[in-house]
Amino acid sequence: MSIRTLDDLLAEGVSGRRVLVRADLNVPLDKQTGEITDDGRIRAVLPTLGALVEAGAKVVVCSHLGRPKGTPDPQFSLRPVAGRLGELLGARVHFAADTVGESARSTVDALADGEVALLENLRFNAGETSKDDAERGAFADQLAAFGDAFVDDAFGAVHRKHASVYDVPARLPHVAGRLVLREVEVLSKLTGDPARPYVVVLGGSKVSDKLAVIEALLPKVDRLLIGGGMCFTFLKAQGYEVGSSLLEEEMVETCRNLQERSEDKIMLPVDVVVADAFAPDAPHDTVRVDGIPSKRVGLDIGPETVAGFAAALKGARTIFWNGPMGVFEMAPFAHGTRGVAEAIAKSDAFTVVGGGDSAAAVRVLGLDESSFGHISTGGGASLEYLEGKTLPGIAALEK
Ligand SMILES: Nc1ncnc2c1ncn2[C@@H]1O[C@H](COP(=O)(O)OP(=O)(O)O)[C@@H](O)[C@H]1O
Ligand SMILES: O=C(OP(=O)(O)O)[C@H](O)COP(=O)(O)O
Repeated sequence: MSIRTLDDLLAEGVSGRRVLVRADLNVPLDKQTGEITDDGRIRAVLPTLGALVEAGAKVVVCSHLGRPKGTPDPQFSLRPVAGRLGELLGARVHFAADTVGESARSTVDALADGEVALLENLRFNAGETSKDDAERGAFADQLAAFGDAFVDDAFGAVHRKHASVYDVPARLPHVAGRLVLREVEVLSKLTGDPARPYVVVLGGSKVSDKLAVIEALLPKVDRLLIGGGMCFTFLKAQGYEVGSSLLEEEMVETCRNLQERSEDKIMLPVDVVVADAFAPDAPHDTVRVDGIPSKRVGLDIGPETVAGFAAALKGARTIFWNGPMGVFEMAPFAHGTRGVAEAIAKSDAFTVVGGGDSAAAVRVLGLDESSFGHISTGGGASLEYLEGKTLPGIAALEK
């Protein structure tokens, strides 16, 4: 990578300069209480933020949280993240109640050297994710006005061609932060010639995002194990009924084609846990995949599937895992994720876990983080990196 780094910026001196930092503070929140259930992504950006604070910069942090639709939505406010970031940094974090409006302007203007501001959710603005270059550019102009230099440390979002990721670096002197550099350094070990067998485990809920990646990854891997919300579109393509489970109807044909061309590399669940509702106390049972009742929803892979996946993982020498195997946030549906995570942790392979929720699952389920080779903050980002694609956020830093 011919990219300037945070150390280059620090060497120039940042004292008294405003440094705009794009972070990925998209942390999981408890649906009932709104509390942060895992702060791993906040911790991951501390080395960069700490270094800038230490060097006396005026640090302006921006991030997205969840997928609001381009307009303010209180359930996706970054305010709780500001509090947690302040605790972890050991300094007050000034929170701006908007992203580029009056509150943001006055918060940034009032920053003293070595102080930190966090702007409200970038995705409260339609310009952030717009496909229209001019609309994205106009929003990027407003954001860039808050910095004399830009640091991208949002590894989890480098695969997004969004204003704060792709267009801001074109407007400011820019460098990669410590997290982005570390992630790229570790993941690059999987793009060259990974030790074989190379097994990829995919799950989670961002089905259509990840189907595109499967196509590109299939020729590179020896085995692809599919669980989580992901598996039902594949099961449907195999002719099974999936009840009210997560399903991307328009991708069924794509899944059928993928499976036909996969040379038996794709391994699907043979049993799943189905519930009466998407709720922790819903009555539930384990059924074979050919017996999913029409009114029930699949929320986890079953024990026989876990055993099959564990057997496939046993001899692997490289493993990449993204996406929980079930709705692990609810205890009755966490067994599949735990079982697969334990099998990965036990293996002798070089193991990488990627994704906000997958990394959170490792910690929330109390697994030993040190039994994994690398825990990446990016799921979609690391998958697309493994595809060998040039990611928009990295390409923008290279320019
Ligand atoms: N069978 C399922 N049905 C619905 N959601 C699921 C299912 N299995 C897993 N999930 C959900 O997927 C979410 C994580 O998906 P995703 O964002 O793709 O993973 P990551 O953040 O690790 O990249 C979790 O919140 C989990 O509850
Ligand atoms: O959570 C994220 O990605 P991940 O679930 O693939 O790890 C990133 O914050 C990117 O979020 P997005 O997929 O809504 O663009």
